[in-house]
Amino acid sequence: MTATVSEGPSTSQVDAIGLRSVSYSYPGCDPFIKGCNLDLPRGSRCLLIGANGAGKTTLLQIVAGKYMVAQDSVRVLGRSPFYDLQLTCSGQLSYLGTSWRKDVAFAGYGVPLQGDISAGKMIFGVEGVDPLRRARLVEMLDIDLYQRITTMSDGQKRRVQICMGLLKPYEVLLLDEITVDLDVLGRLRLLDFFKQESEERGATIMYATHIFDGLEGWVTHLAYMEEGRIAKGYPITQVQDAAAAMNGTGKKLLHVVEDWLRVERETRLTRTAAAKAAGQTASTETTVRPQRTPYMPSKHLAFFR
Ligand SMILES: Nc1ncnc2c1ncn2[C@@H]1O[C@H](COP(=O)(O)OP(=O)(O)OP(=O)(O)O)[C@@H](O)[C@H]1O
Repeated sequence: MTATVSEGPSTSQVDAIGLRSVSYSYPGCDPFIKGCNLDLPRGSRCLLIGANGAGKTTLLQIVAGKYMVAQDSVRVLGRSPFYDLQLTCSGQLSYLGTSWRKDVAFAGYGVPLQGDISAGKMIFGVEGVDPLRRARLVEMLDIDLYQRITTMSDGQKRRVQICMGLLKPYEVLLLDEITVDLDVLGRLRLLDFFKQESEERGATIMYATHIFDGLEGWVTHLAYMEEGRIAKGYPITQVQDAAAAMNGTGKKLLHVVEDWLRVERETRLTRTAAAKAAGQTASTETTVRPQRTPYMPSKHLAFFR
């Protein structure tokens, strides 16, 4: 299913993210990501949703260039993220996930990740950063530059991780539920910042989350994943119930997605029960049970002879 069909692509007009029949198998496993299609224009803010295990993290990591897939199947700014390392090294493509050590290292910033250093030392260790942007991020995320990382709470560490990931003005940002540790105000301020970035600079955001607070009015596109596939992928205006949620005339987005998850779960349970029943019928019809030989201890054998 395709979210938006690009019209007359030229180098400058090329979509921010283009997925074409993306498939991926973890080593030694059957294909898990199957035939995913999605087009996200520049400046879009796409919510990636689905049940636990649906494949959101895997898909985001594929788009981030962490897994090898067919070269033409994933395009970010018209380039292939796995093969074109410059995309991430330049900061044009940024990925923020749950593992802060890996993400900061992956961004190639070369700042020390171990030892008892302060937030300021980490943040100011990144070279080639616009000082105004850095100051804005530190202020927006309420970071105490003098506090040592080892003394920080999970949420405070998360703020430093987010700051590091946003220092360079990305063009495409992939977020894998990074707001879980943030307090309500911190999360809303961050969402506002992302919205501003996409409206002012045309930055594109793909955000996997299970938390829907504050997303009405924020989302421009939805991608709903089901067992490794993008089952629904549209501009929000094309999803009637979701669009109503966005303009406040219908159910809240949370309840729209809750309905989808409920239907998916019921369908899966029905399918599993049917497969189980079919399996049982097949096994009773086709299995020829071997005749049992009655147990006969050897000392009694003589009695029967
Ligand atoms: N390294 C791995 N090797 C094999 N299978 C994996 C690996 N990592 C994830 N999986 C499997 O891939 C499937 C999708 O996992 P993924 O983390 O992408 O789901 P998700 O939608 O992000 O889930 P959640 O909402 O719980 O974070 C799961 O069934 C998971 O067990």
